[in-house]
This record gives sequence, C-alpha cells and structure tokens, in this order.
Amino acid sequence: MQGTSGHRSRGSEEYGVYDDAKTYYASEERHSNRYGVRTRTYSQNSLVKQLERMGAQEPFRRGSHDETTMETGRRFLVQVDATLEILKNQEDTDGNMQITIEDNGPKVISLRTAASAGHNRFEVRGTYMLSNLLQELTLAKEYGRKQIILDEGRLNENPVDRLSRLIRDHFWDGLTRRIDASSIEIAARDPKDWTDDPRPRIYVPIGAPEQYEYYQKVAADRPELRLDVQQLPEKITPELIRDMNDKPGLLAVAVEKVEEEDELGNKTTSLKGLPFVVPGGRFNELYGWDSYMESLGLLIHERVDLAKSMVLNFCFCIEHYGKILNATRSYYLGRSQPPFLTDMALRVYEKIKHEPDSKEFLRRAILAAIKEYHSVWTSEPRLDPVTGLSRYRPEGLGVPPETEATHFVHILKPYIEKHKMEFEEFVRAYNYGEIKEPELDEYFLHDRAVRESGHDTSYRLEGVCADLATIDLNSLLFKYETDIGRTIRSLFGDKLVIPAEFCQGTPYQPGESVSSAVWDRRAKRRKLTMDKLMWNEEEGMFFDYDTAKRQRCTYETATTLWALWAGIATPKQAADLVKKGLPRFEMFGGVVAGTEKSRGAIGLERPNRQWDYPYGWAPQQMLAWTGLLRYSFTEEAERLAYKWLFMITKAFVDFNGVVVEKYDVTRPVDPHRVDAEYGNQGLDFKGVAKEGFGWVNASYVYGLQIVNAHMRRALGTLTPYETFIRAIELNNERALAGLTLT
Ligand SMILES: OC[C@H]1O[C@H](O[C@H]2O[C@H](CO)[C@@H](O)[C@H](O)[C@H]2O)[C@H](O)[C@@H](O)[C@@H]1O
Ligand SMILES: [Ca+2]
Repeated sequence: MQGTSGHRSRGSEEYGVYDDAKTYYASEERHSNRYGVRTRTYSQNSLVKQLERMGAQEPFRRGSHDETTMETGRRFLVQVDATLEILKNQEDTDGNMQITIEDNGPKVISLRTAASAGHNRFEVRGTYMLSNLLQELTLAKEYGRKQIILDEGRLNENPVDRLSRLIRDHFWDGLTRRIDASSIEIAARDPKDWTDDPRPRIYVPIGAPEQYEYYQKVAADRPELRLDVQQLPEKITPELIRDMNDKPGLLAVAVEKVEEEDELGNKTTSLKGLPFVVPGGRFNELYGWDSYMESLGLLIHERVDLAKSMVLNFCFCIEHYGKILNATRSYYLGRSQPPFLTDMALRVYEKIKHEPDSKEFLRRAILAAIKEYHSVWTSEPRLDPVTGLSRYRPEGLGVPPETEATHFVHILKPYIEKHKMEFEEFVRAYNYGEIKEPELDEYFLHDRAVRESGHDTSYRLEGVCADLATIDLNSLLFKYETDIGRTIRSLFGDKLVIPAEFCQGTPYQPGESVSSAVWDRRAKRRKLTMDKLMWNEEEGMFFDYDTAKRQRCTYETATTLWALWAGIATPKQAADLVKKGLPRFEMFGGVVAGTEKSRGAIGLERPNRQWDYPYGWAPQQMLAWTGLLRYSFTEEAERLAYKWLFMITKAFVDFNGVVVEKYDVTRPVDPHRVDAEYGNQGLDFKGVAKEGFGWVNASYVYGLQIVNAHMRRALGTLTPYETFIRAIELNNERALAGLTLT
C-alpha cells in the first residue's frame, strides 16, 4: 500500500517509481538489490514523453537503450552523502540549501547508472532535475540511506504530477496536528510566542473536564515536555484574553474516546485528539477560513476523515468558545474569521451520506452554524441595527501580541514619544488602561476587525473595518441563510428542533423548532439590502458599505466576486461582474486582491499591505472559480485557474519545489517573493519542502479539477497561458477552414 494514495499494487519485487518517500526510501531491499528489483514507470507522467508528444527537444541527453526502456526507465546508483556534497558545492551557489534558477552552477551532474553497476555515467541537467535530485537525496538521507537506486522518473517527473503527488502523499500529513499525548509537543509549538519562556501550554474550557484531567496526566507522565495545563473560566472576557498574553497557549479542541490495552491485556479508556490541518509556517494551529479552503483539497484527495474532523472541531469551538475562532490560540479567543461552516459541512456530508451517523453529523453542524449565525454574526456589535447587515467587529483590548515585532511601530511611535516610554513599557501601560489614548482605541478596534476579516492587512480596511458591512461577510451570511434553509427543508423534513445547548445567544427556546421559511426570508431581506446599498450599477460591481458614514465605499476588492460564489448576484449582475469587474482583477497569475488604483501610492511612510495589489491569495482564486462556474462562466473560470496554476507550477519548478502562502500575481519570474508585512510563509526549508502551504496546496488540487485535460497537459510543459490560447485559436481556425459540410 502506497502512503495515502493507495493506487498502486506491487508484487514482492516490483516497486513504484512514484512511491511516497517513506515507502521509497525505507525499503532496504529496493536500494541494495541492484539487479533483481524491477520498477514500474508511469510513462504518462514523464516529462520526456510530454515533450516527445509535442515534438519538442529534450533538455537532456538520453543514454543507450540497454540501460533504459519504456518499461523500466533509467535508474541511477547514487552515493547519498557524496552526491549531496557535490550538489551543494557545485550547484547551490548562493548557499541557501535550494537549487534554483538564481544559482549559477554548471547545472549538470553526472550520475552512475544502476544497470551498468555504476560503470556508465549519465548527465542530469537543468535546475528542475537537479533540484529534484537535491530533494530526493535530502529525503534519502533522512531515512538513513547511504546509497540509493534512484529512478530517473523522480527527477524528470511532470511537474504538475509531482506537485499534486507531494501534496497528496506528503504535505497534508506534514500539516496535520492532533492535540494528545502522541504529538502535543508538535501541536503546541508556536513561532508567534514572543515571551521569554515559550513553553507548551494548553487551555481547556470549563465544559471539558475529562480533557483537563487527561492533559494533566500527560503533563505528569511526561515532565520533560514542561506542558502547562490551564483551565479556562466560564466567562471569557477581553480582560482575561489580555491577561493571557503573558502566558499564550493552545486552546483545546475536540477529542474522541478510545480504548487502549496495556502489555498485560488490561483495557482502559483514553482520549485521542481529532486531527486538523494547519496552514503552515508560523501558523501552527487550527484556523477558521484556512480550514474551509483546505477541506476543498482534502475532499478531492479522499481525506474525508480530516475534513470531517475539522468540521467537528469547529462545532466544539462554537459550543465551548462561542465562535469558530480566528485560530486556536489564547490570543485569538476574542475574534472569529470569515464563516464557511455550512458549505464545509454540506460538502463533507455529500461524501459520507451513506454512513449511518451522517445525518447526525450534519444536524450538529447546522445547529452549531445556527447558533454561530445568531450569537456571533447577527447580534451587536457585529450587527448594524439600522441596515440589518453585518460587520467584522470583535471585542478585545490593546495591541495584538501575535504580529511581527515591528508591525505597530509606526503607529505607536508618536504615543511612545509623547509618553517618553520604551516600546514594551508603553504597550503594557496602554493595554492595562494606565494610559488612555482614545484614538489608539479606535485604531485597534478596526485592527482587530481587519484580523477577523482574514484580510489582515489592507488599505481597504485599515482604520475603518469595524464600520464596514463588507461584501465578503454579507455574501457569506447569505450563503449560510440559503444553506440552512435548504438543508432544513430537504433533509430534516422542514423542521429542526433546537436543543438547549444550542440556544444561548439565539432567539430560540429549548425544544423550539425552526423551519426553512424564516431562513428564506432572511436571505431575501439581505439580498434586497445589499442590492440597495452595495451594488453599483455603473461600475458593475458590489462594494463595501460604511455603516458609520452611511455611504458606499469605492475600494475595488476581489471579494466582490464572492457574490457569485454565494449565489447572491442576479444573472444580470453576474454578467456585469464578469464584464466590468473581473478585468480589473485579472493579472498574470490570476486574481489580485484589489486594484492598484484603490490601493494608492505606497512608499516608506505608507508600506505595502499583503491583502492589497499586487498580491493574490488562494481563497480569492478558489471562490472566484467556483462562483464563475456557478453562473456558467466556464471559460473564465478555466482561464483564471490556468493562470494561477501556471504561476505556482513555474515557481515550483524554478525554485526547488517552493509552495508559499501568497504570491505576487504581477511578477512572472519570482512571484513567491513577497516582502510585505511578515514576508512569505513556506519559503524556509532546507533541501526539500515538506508542507507547502495549506490553502495553496488545496487551490492547486482544486484548480486542477477546474481546468480541462488539454490545459492540464499544457501546464505540465509549462506553457504560458498566452502561448496556450494562441495555439488553441490557431488550431480552431485551421479546423474551421478545413470543415466541409455535406
Ligand atoms: O500574525 C499576523 C496575523 O496572521 C494571521 O493572518 C494571516 O494568516 C492566516 C493563516 O493563514 C490567514 O487566515 C489570514 O488570512 C492571514 O492574513 C492571523 O489570522 C491574524 O489574525 C494575525 O494577526
Ligand atoms: Ca541556492
């Protein structure tokens, strides 16, 4: 059985070229038996074959036929340490442990062939193959191999296949966490913990006493972990969240009961954490909207277990913390993130509906979403009582502790100078109300809202976010309303009873039942209000609405396309959005977060913000594609997906397998280079990338389902979109000219 993909069967002497690293490198036999081992190739996966099919020249010399056949492929006999040394000294000329197009080595290394018992040599050429060699050798070394028999197929693999395979077999597992004795030290690690003693710490809600007991036992059994276990009080206040800044920690999520047996056969019950996928890099906890995006990729890869358990973790968060959290760390307790629970639960349900407990799973998720809808999104302060629209407006106190150290320096500098204090001294005094600065209070009210919006940060939102009924949030709530209504009607006989534990913060009494009609009315009302206040007929786009100034905003944001995803646009509005709106956001690498005009001039005093032009983010792409398809704009969805996938694949090929958090979608050569705010995540690896970045991984596999087969092949040969489309048009013209009608 091959890792998680499971699509290869193997006889005792036959191995898969594309086995996951563990299967490939853990086998002693495969790498010692030079002659007995047969390796299957998947010729359709080979870059060589792709090039041949296109009539293009191979970028490297092929060896003699006695050493390679289409059946087996060429194999190399490689001494791991020595070859790694040569690669590093000769090819990694800038010494960053990656081989990229920026290295100036000779770009060629000669390897011994396995079939000649190391007698003959064959040259491996070019950045892509050499960087794949570096990646493979780094993995081989990690598995303790001194010598390997390496399939050439792993070096010249079609890059689309290689990246999809890495995501499926490696990246998801690399990003999966579980909060229990098996790996709590990994889940608890927090690169954003800037305190002097960043020890592992877990906060357990008052309603989960078994978990509190369990983690205390883990701490006692394994003192070397220095695990600090704390129980949260029942009421979580802004003051409490602020006080926890000195002792930041992980927040407990859902667990399941499991039976364990010791050596003597005694059975005991223990707890096992429900797994979740983290975004990656500095973000090592369960995030709100990242999880939804990740689940789209996980479901394609048949990792339903993971997507399902993330839904259950969200239910736990709503039940115990009152909301789906921005993420599960103490400093995120006061705020949420863009809500996607209903769509996520329905997609999981689609996959598991044949299972006996699937209806119960969906019922719990919908009940949790109803509670979240009322108690978080449509009650004050997030609700604007005048319009009935909602805003990102979380509660909190003081300066968010998790950002990079320099993030607020330019904001706080005048106040620090005014009070003649050191930076940290001022932050403390301000956080604890010893210094009153109402203007700063206002700034941080909006800053918290920006972070809740997921779009942290952007000039669209800075200094105003808590007042904005954004097109994104209100589209998402419209989707909640329609999803909840439809689910109650079609799956629960138009009657859903609200149990006591889901009533708090809602208008319902325990045992009261709800029907779909009220949800249909809510959706209808929201749509009418959004049409009236947010739609600009002339511009052909929805805009945010400022509930304080009572006026429509003018910042052009890609979130206008979320109206398509949610299904809130009429067919005419959708056509306008595509005709007038979309061209403003379409760049070389896909959809940009906002337009250059709206961002305005940037400079030393007004630095770049990561959710503005020229940056593009995975969720914006995925929602745009899905929305366009929903309204049958197939060509546009395919084109945008192609551009995004091309940019990611090209960076992956040219930069040693890199997959990052966000991209500069206007930059064809090195789009992964983003220096705004905390920089990019996913860049920091030695030799081989192990995780990619959660939502970009998902966008890659999701996007590959959007483009057609022809496009997928063209992506594999790194054909830029313009070249691809010209070839298609030429072909069409020829076909048209040759068409004879009888
Ligand atoms: O530490 C700074 C901020 O980091 C997070 O925001 C960014 O990463 C998140 C995880 O991928 C993502 O959900 C968000 O859209 C990004 O902007 C965090 O969510 C912020 O609250 C935090 O202040
Ligand atoms: Ca390098």
